[in-house]
Amino acid sequence: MKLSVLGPAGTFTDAAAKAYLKTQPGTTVTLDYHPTFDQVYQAVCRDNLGLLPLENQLDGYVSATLQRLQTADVTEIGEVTIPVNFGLVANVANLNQIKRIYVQFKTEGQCQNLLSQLPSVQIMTTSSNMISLEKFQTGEIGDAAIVPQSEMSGLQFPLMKNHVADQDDNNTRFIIFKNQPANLDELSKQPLDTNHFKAPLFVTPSFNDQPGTLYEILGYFAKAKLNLITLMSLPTKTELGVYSFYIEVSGTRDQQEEIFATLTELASLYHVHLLGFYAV
Ligand SMILES: O=C(O)C(=O)C[C@]1(C(=O)O)C=C[C@@H](O)C=C1
Repeated sequence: MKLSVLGPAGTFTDAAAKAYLKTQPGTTVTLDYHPTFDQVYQAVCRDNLGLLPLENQLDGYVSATLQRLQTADVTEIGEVTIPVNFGLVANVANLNQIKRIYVQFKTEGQCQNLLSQLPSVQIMTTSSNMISLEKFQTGEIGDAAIVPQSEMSGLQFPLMKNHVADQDDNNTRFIIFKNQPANLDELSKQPLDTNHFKAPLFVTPSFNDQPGTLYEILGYFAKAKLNLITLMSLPTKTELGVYSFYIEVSGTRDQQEEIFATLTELASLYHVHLLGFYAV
């Protein structure tokens, strides 16, 4: 089986994949690296898996992942959270000699304190932290890059700063998914191998510009005593002002019947796009 992640090797998705695989002994998996989120996503075919970041403690949800999930025919089968930190490398001796800096698009929001010290430096946005490193290594004098902290010990450059994320306590949550639509009936019978589950889904009302729509949707979860851990609205892109709600429900094994009864009831009233039901 292949597990597609963001490459080259050394990205946080790579680290997250390795952490996830440790929890799955007995499965033989080859890591398959791609340079962009889109290519990771496209590479996931029927029997293979993909892993992408969903949420960062400092910079919030990864909209590049959420937007794909919104319309994707995938089933999330698990998640993994790992600590994330960064280092700065530059081929000049001082911060004030840096002219351009390579930064992955989600990393930028996690290193604001450092970047605010470089107001006139050109930010070169990349798709992966290891591509930032590659670009830097083949770049020009005056270049810098923000790279995974784990890479720093193997590097030697005139300017190196460790732990440049805005705070050391920083984590990113990743999802593992397969290319198959999540099936409500099948998942309702799926046994859980821990006592807790998560169920991510999108709910799209056919007409949401009226009082109380969201209140009504949330009411079904409240009535069933199901705990919501995420609630976000995302544009459906069909028309300006038409939104769908991204919801993550958590619960315990004894609530399995309750959650599927709730989802079935909701699906009779709204468009429900279930993304998975997995043990956490
Ligand atoms: O570029 C990487 O190293 C990644 O694995 C991607 C990614 C992300 O997009 O969220 C993963 C974790 C960090 O939050 C920063 C970057």
